[in-house]
Amino acid sequence: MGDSGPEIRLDGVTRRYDGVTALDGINIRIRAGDLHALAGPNGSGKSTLFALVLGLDRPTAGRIHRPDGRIGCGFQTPSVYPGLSVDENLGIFAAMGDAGDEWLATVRSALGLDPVRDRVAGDLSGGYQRLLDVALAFVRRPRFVLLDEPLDELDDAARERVIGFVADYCEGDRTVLVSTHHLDAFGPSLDRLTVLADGQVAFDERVDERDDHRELYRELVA
Ligand SMILES: Nc1ncnc2c1ncn2[C@@H]1O[C@H](COP(=O)(O)OP(=O)(O)OP(=O)(O)O)[C@@H](O)[C@H]1O
Repeated sequence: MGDSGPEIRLDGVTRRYDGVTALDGINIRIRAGDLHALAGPNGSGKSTLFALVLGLDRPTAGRIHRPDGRIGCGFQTPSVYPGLSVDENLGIFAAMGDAGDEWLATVRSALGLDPVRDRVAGDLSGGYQRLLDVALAFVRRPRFVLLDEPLDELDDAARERVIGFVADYCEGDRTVLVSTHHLDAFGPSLDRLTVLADGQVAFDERVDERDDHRELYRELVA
């Protein structure tokens, strides 16, 4: 772990729970500079894969190679410090890295959090809590970011802000793996799409804006 170049690599990764094989011999690479979507029906293994990549869980078999350095993450259920303000949340996470105040302000503004910067996080609407959770994933400017359903609870304008921000972030060598049921929303910006079905890789290829991701997905998991 932490022993490979700038990519995350899963080699033959299996995760079994009692009686359930959540992931079954997965081989995928998450390459530097890609906006990489992970899709699949409910229960196909996406969250399990995230937990393994983040080191929150261990595979039953296989290996996960992570690059050196921190991996940012946004969770399926937003996890913020509810008693602290938006700025205090951002400041605490920023202080764990060295990306600086200017970058913090860029993230806050790009994600539309300026109007609520002094509000207590626990009092925010679901959408703003989601935006804050996404901001916390980026505020240290990590090389790799994993986002689990970042568009949930967001209105159309906020969705566009998140998608635009994530797409810009991936210009250069920054990398985002996003688990989402909203392939059509991310579609034009995607570099790679991996689809899981029943814990196995059903599709794993480079894509571009010409591809109809939703149609492709429908064919795969129909
Ligand atoms: N802690 C656990 N104990 C037992 N089974 C689990 C556990 N976590 C996940 N599973 C099972 O593993 C399989 C994959 O679950 P996972 O949550 O990774 O899917 P998912 O693709 O993220 O689903 P969703 O889109 O609904 O979030 C499911 O059958 C699930 O019930």
